Amino acid sequence: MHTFASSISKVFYGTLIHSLSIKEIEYIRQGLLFIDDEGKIAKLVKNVPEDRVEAELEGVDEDRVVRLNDDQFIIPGFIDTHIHAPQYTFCGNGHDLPLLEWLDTYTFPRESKFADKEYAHKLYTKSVARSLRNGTTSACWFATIHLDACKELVNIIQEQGQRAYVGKVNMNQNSPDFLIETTESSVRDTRAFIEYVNKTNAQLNHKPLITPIITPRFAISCTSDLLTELGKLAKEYNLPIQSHLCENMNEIGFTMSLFPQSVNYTAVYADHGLLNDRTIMAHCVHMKDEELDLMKEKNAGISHCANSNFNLKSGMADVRKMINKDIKVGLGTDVAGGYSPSILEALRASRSCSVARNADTTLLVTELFYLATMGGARVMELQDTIGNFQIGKEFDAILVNTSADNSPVDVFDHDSIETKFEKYLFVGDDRNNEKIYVQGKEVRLPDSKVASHK
Ligand SMILES: O=c1[nH]c(=O)c2nc[nH]c2[nH]1
Repeated sequence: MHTFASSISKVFYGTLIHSLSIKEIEYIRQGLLFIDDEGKIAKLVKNVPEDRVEAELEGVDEDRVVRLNDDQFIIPGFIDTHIHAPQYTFCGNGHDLPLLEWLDTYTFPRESKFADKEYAHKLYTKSVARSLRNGTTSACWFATIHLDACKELVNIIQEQGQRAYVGKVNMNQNSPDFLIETTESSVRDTRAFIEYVNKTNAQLNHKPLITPIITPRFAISCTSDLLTELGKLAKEYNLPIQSHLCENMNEIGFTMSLFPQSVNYTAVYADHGLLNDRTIMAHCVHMKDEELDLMKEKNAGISHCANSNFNLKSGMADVRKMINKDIKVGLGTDVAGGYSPSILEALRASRSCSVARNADTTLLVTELFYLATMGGARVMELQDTIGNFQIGKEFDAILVNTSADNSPVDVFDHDSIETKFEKYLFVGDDRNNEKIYVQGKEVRLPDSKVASHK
């Protein structure tokens, strides 16, 4: 007989913390969270005393119940709205140069190695595992121009169980000979990549977690013809779009010299059918007011990548202004412009960035946590699927333990759940991420030795 209890795959009992809005974090104490066999949140009961738990469980097997202790809590998984999978290979290096020189000197030579599928398999296994281990349950990945390596990345993400947008990068101008395509091959391979992901998804016995995303690297590396074709592909397949925007002053100047018909850099994408409610633009550091207004008008999202913006000396984005204009904003690690694949580090850099910009309008913990979870979900247009623990959403989450082995966080008797949570945000790391769930399933990370590559 199909009963409520028989449809439940897991129940968590303990503290749950999530964002209700950008202004409010909800701390649910003694919560009972029921996950169904499709990985969705079926029921949430708050303030259940110990002696009521049995009655509330309604016959769910005890082996499906996870009971948290006072140092543990569950939060929604982090959403990394901008990360480059091949660049993890030089994460932590190369911060001496600004963007355009950094691309030529470090990034393009390393990305060219992904022409080799075997190399891609080994390296991508490591990139994805590191991202997941840091609690990123959803990521917007840039791959490279290479079709076979892009397919490998999809296979690895599928195997490891992350939710993801994956983009085959497009580059047909202003790129080195060893990392460039023609317009025709770029469009052909992008179409082949989309078809590959769609075919892979059709074979699954669960709701797919991976979506192809149209990924012109940035306007500098794509001709107007190619941008137009990519806009058409996004429309034909109804796909999200990601790129870079207004990261660095030299980049902006070069872009405007290439696209003089457009009124500004943001308009370059709009003029090619690439700016809509499924677009994610990384950086947006040097935006004119009219560009922010265009983002708002099109309901496009911004990936704020403060760590990268500090490292590459790009500048400091005005996130307060974006929030005031009600533009969708999430956080991006932007590995390897950013030196860390952890959204916790992105959150900390975002706070520092806001303090350095204007000490009177700094981002608050409530806002930072929202950006790392619900904000990211909105940027990906997945706000009805993930981002918090609303009934009916899919359960993507981190079980945090502030007293885990080797925890960088120290808790004391005076700590409340609120202070433990805040310590995790500012002091914690992946050692505190005891378990990670995507679509209700615990993610099993591969042995890092297996994934390593010399
Ligand atoms: O931070 C960045 N990383 C990149 O790889 C890139 N490509 C274009 N613009 C970029 N910015």
